[in-house]
Amino acid sequence: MSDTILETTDLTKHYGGVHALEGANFVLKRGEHVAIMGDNGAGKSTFVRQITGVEQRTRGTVVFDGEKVNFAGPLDAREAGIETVFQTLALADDLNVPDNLFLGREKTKWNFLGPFRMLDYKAMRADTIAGLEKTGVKIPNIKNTIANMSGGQRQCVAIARTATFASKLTIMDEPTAALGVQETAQVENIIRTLKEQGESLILVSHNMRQVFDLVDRIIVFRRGRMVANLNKEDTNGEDVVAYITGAKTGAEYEGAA
Ligand SMILES: Nc1ncnc2c1ncn2[C@@H]1O[C@H](COP(=O)(O)OP(=O)(O)OP(=O)(O)O)[C@@H](O)[C@H]1O
Repeated sequence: MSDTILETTDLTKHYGGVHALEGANFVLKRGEHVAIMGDNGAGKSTFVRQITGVEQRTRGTVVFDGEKVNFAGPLDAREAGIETVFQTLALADDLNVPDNLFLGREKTKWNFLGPFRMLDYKAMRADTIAGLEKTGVKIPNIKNTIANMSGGQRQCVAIARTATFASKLTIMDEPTAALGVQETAQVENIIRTLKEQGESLILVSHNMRQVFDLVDRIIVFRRGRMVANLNKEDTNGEDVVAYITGAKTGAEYEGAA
């Protein structure tokens, strides 16, 4: 088994004349936590959308867990083992926690009365509790609907999907942007737990403190291009900001223009 979980080569997305993502060569090792930083409009979310099958890329290749992939949609990516947590939560308000976690991939069992399958609520509840425990997420009652939960609790539920489905890669696109201080701390604790458990992670974030706290490596995007690939130990906040603003050009980085 290769120690690389994800590799993109020349990953590119144009929206008509807008070159949102241009020639991204990116490698993520198993168990590695990498941050993606960059100014508004730099191409961070576009990069994530090409990997998770939300959109179809203009060109380039994506190799995930040793196989070339071209996901038709986000559910395909989830089935392959990529869990994505967005800033705006993709949870259904009127469903409870297990129903949300298993939405679109419900567990079923044979009905003992006839030759058809029915939803296996018991198994889904048990898996949900195990997933929450594994990530250290505390939800008072998993039968409550999501509508009654705080933003932080909702985000924790979304992250717990990672553990419930034993995903191979978690991608978080600004997971704490809409959260308060305490809630942010709670989500950051879960991210630390994922690191201890050897989960691979891509974290899109504008928060410098958070990035230096949580990840091993920092990638900077600027105007659709990857302009820096920095080991946390070899860099600092000032340096990263210089790449974000373009004060440093990143010409020394092979993926850069
Ligand atoms: N569907 C779309 N159609 C046209 N242009 C788009 C579309 N999505 C993104 N863009 C453009 O692509 C560029 C990159 O956008 P993207 O959302 O990836 O940036 P970002 O780095 O994630 O920014 P932010 O930090 O604000 O979320 C921007 O110029 C944006 O306007």
